[in-house]
Amino acid sequence: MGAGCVGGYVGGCLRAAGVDVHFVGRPRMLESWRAHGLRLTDQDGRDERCIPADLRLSTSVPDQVHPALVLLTVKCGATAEAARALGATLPAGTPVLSLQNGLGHAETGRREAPHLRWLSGMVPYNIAEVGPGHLHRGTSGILAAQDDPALRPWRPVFEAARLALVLHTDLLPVQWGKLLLNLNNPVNALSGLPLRAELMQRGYRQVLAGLQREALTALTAAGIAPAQLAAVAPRRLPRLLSLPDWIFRRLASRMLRIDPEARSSMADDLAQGRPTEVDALCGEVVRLSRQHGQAAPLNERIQALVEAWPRDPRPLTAEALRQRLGLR
Ligand SMILES: NC(=O)C1=CN([C@@H]2O[C@H](COP(=O)(O)OP(=O)(O)OC[C@H]3O[C@@H](n4cnc5c(N)ncnc54)[C@H](OP(=O)(O)O)[C@@H]3O)[C@@H](O)[C@H]2O)C=CC1
Ligand SMILES: CC(C)(CO)C(=O)C(=O)O
Repeated sequence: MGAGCVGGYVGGCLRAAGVDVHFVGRPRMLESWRAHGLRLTDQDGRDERCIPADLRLSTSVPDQVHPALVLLTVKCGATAEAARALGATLPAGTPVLSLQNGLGHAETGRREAPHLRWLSGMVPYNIAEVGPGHLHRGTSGILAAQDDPALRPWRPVFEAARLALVLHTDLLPVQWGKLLLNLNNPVNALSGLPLRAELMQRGYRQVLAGLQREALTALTAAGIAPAQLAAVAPRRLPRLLSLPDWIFRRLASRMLRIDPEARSSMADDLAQGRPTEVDALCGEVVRLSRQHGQAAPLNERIQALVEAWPRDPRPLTAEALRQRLGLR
């Protein structure tokens, strides 16, 4: 549900492994896949294709299909609408696994369609459409989801599609661990640069470190220990990011194993004037901070900057971004 980068990649890998997958998405995307099929590649040599005749593509939730599992892969702002569309069509108890960034999507879904079984998941890697119907995974990591009897039978199916899936008793620390990394999304989007080029510049990394410090302070106050998803423990990330470029490059080689063209999922949204997910990322830090009587001014300011960003402006250099955020 939400046939885009994540939905097309995860759904496409499952389809290529023989799973019966229905993609629900917008006409623009589906027409391209109908013409070109799907090509799925990754950093580790995957190169698979689904020919157009192999793809079931719909612009609305098909009412004759009773899926054993739904993957929810719309952007955060579209969750409620997608949940209502699923709720209007699917039988009670259908498991819906959110593979979105941010927190609270399962709760939103439950509010809109309480008869479905809402579950939370996490996609650690970057997926981009690098050509018509060509979806590429440009970083690495392992899919995660909350442990639930509805998901256990799917683990071997995902494994067979070379999509390792780990189930966690408590996914919240994993979601926060991911959110800490996603605080780079607005920085990346405002930089106008691919992820790797942006992370090679200390000025941008210092902004990210500042955003993460605020989040870590709020997490400590909330008693949440974020899971480690990068090469170093979450609490050591800001210091690592703040190091001079030459040391960072040496120490963070694993973190920098990013395809040169990969960009954050927010980059296109910002560039094309679409709503971004900044409220689901920085806004979440601001809300957690406030709940614990603290402030998160950098997260507030970058959220305001992204939300007021005009279409097609010049990207910000690291120095300009630091200035706009009041960092000297
Ligand atoms: N791309 C990435 O590298 C990663 C993304 N994520 C997260 O995964 C989620 C999905 O991201 P991504 O795949 O990049 O997003 P995309 O924008 O590529 O895909 C989402 C698609 O869903 C469509 N859509 C929205 N509402 C509906 C609806 N009601 N019915 C059918 N289709 C709908 C959108 O169309 P339209 O735009 O017209 O609304 C869009 O084509 C986000 O939360 C993102 O943060 C997580 C990890 C990595
Ligand atoms: C994988 C990562 C952290 C960066 O690309 C991401 O989640 C995104 O782009 O939204």
